[in-house]
Amino acid sequence: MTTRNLTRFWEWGRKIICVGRNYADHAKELKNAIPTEPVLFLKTSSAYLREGSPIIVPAYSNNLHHEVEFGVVIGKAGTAIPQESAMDHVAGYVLCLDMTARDIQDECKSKGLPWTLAKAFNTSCPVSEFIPKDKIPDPGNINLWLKVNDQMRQNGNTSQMIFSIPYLINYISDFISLEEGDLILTGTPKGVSRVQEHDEIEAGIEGIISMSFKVERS
Ligand SMILES: CC(=O)CC(=O)C(=O)O
Ligand SMILES: [Mg+2]
Repeated sequence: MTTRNLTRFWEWGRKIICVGRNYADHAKELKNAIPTEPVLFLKTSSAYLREGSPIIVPAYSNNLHHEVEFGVVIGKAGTAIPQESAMDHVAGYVLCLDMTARDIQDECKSKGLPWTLAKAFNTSCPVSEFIPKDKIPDPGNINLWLKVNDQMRQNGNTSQMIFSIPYLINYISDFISLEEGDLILTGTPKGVSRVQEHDEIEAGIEGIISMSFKVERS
């Protein structure tokens, strides 16, 4: 695999591993307990979406939420990766949206069911261009923001994450081996809210990248 191919990692069809409740202010806004270990769930590779195509509100949801997240792209496979060498397994980064059918997620939570239809539907993982690792020397201190129709809704810093990127790579790879082209979504800061048909979502990593997506109904 060449680095050039990895810049289109979304075409590889590898795992998308998501971390939930990794920002205390977001856990609080949804009235969730602050986790003592990472909360993990998965998206499928059919969830990927690139700029130029719209986010589709699933027909079964009336409450689609945006969650802006920092994504870590794995460049070197590993199992039980120590925290000390975790960053050697990172090829680069990407800005992501973890689109969430909040009404379905709430229903699943109350019934004790998995979140798959709330989190892993087609178009639920819009991503930016691939950002090579050297463009972000300190991924533990970057600003993420998100606007809907030009109104700021989310504005957070990765320094607010409960579990750091090396901690997450170590934790995840103890149970799920990481492969080149896998993506880790590291959780969202506070400010999640509903989007509807015709809305425009714009999101960015301050000073590095931005992206925008229209919302449509199926
Ligand atoms: C409650 C959630 O949807 C968890 C999540 O995805 C997060 O980023 O936090
Ligand atoms: Mg999320």
